[in-house]
Amino acid sequence: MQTTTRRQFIRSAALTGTAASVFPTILTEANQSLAKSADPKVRLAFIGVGARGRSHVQQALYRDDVEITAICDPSAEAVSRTNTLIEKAGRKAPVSYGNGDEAFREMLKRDDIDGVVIATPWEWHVPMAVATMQAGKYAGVEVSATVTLKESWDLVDAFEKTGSPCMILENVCYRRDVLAVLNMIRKGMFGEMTYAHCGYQHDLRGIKFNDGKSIAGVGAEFGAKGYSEAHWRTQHSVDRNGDLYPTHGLGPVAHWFDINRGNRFTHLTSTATKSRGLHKYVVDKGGPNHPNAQVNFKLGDVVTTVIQCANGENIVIIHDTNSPRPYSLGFRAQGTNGIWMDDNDMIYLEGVSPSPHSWEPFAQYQERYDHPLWQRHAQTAENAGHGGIDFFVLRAFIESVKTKTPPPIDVYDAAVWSAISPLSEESIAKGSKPVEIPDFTRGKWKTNKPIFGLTDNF
Ligand SMILES: NC(=O)c1ccc[n+]([C@@H]2O[C@H](COP(=O)([O-])OP(=O)(O)OC[C@H]3O[C@@H](n4cnc5c(N)ncnc54)[C@H](O)[C@@H]3O)[C@@H](O)[C@H]2O)c1
Repeated sequence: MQTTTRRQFIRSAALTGTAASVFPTILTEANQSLAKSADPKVRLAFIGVGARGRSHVQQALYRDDVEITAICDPSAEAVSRTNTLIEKAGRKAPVSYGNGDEAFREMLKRDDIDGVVIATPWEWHVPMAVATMQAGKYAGVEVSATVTLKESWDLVDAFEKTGSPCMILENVCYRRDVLAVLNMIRKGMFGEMTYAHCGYQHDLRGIKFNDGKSIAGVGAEFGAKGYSEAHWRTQHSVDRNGDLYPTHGLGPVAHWFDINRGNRFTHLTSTATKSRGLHKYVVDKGGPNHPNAQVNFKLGDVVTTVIQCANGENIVIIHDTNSPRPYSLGFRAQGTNGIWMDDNDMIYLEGVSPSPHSWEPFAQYQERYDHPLWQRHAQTAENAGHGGIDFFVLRAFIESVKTKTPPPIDVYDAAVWSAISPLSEESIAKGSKPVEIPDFTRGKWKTNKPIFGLTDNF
């Protein structure tokens, strides 16, 4: 009886506070400098205007405060499709750069660019982000930001030398449910956090292979004969065995656990299954005599990584892109008081949920703890990709460029989240041995305070 009364009380308290009272409005440096900002227009350039780059361009075109001054891509088709978008929006044509892979360096000499959105193949991210920072401009770099450990250090060093910020454009950090969970974690509703599960569980076979003309799920080509990501991404599955795409899962979890801001990743272990899915797909699509049926794909079908954090939490990340399966990032947040799971969207909070040992739907918590960003901008975000999160991530980058303030997801996040890829490769190569995760903040994690999701703008 006593338990029931307590449960009812806590449940009613948990479900009656408004989200506005949950999130105090923190008057940020960003807000203050926005007030001072003389020129409200942000001048953006884009390096890489393939599938992802064009979706960022489209988002930018919805905003009156953005001018697209230059674009750079060696693909004439990509440039032409981007210019069509810009023309349709009634905007001035940007200057195009496309003369080879290094044309971005010429573009970066322009003095009418404040920020640069980089959406190129992974191996180009760091050279482009470093050159952008060296040119004194804000860099917004797609995921994953880096491929090697050295590249993660290069990114951090470039920022520390130039003072030009670099934001990893991790859109999943803005997913509505993971932001509501972040809100609940910060209110202590899960108790002390102990564990998270996440991953990139996405059947990419139809992206890794195509017929060289479109991403319509037809064909077994990749590399020189592949279109869009099949042109470059698939080669990583040939050459590497590790978690090749950790940041969609890890970004939100890093915010839940205050990584780089009071906590940090210390070490990891990784294990990979055998590699079967990509070979089978090539044979199914192209027959056993297709030349790609001879390719030896190094990437295991499912790669499992376990990260240990300084404050004692564990994070399991799954990379699962080679098998038939419905999409799921497989989030799970767990603490001493309860647990939320993305799959089936269920929650259980001890003393709050109506029945012990029983799940309840997350929907009413989602509504109650909806993040103020979503409350304010849900309608505007409606037309943006990936359920609206693409709107928020680009907005955060633009607001940070506009207000000349640090982005909410910074170069240290970019460095350590992305470094999980090479470190997982190292662990697998050593028979799943533990591998140290460097402290890219060089000790600043001990005093840095959380900023993500705590300001009006970001
Ligand atoms: N956050 C997300 O949800 C999300 C979704 C899709 C892709 N991405 C990321 O976006 C990036 C791009 O992916 P995509 O799907 O657009 O691939 P894509 O192959 O469709 O486009 C890449 C573009 O980069 C161009 N490019 C290649 N080398 C270049 C160079 N040296 N200079 C300028 N341009 C160059 C290519 O010509 C192409 O147009 C990748 O990092 C990918 O992981 C993120």
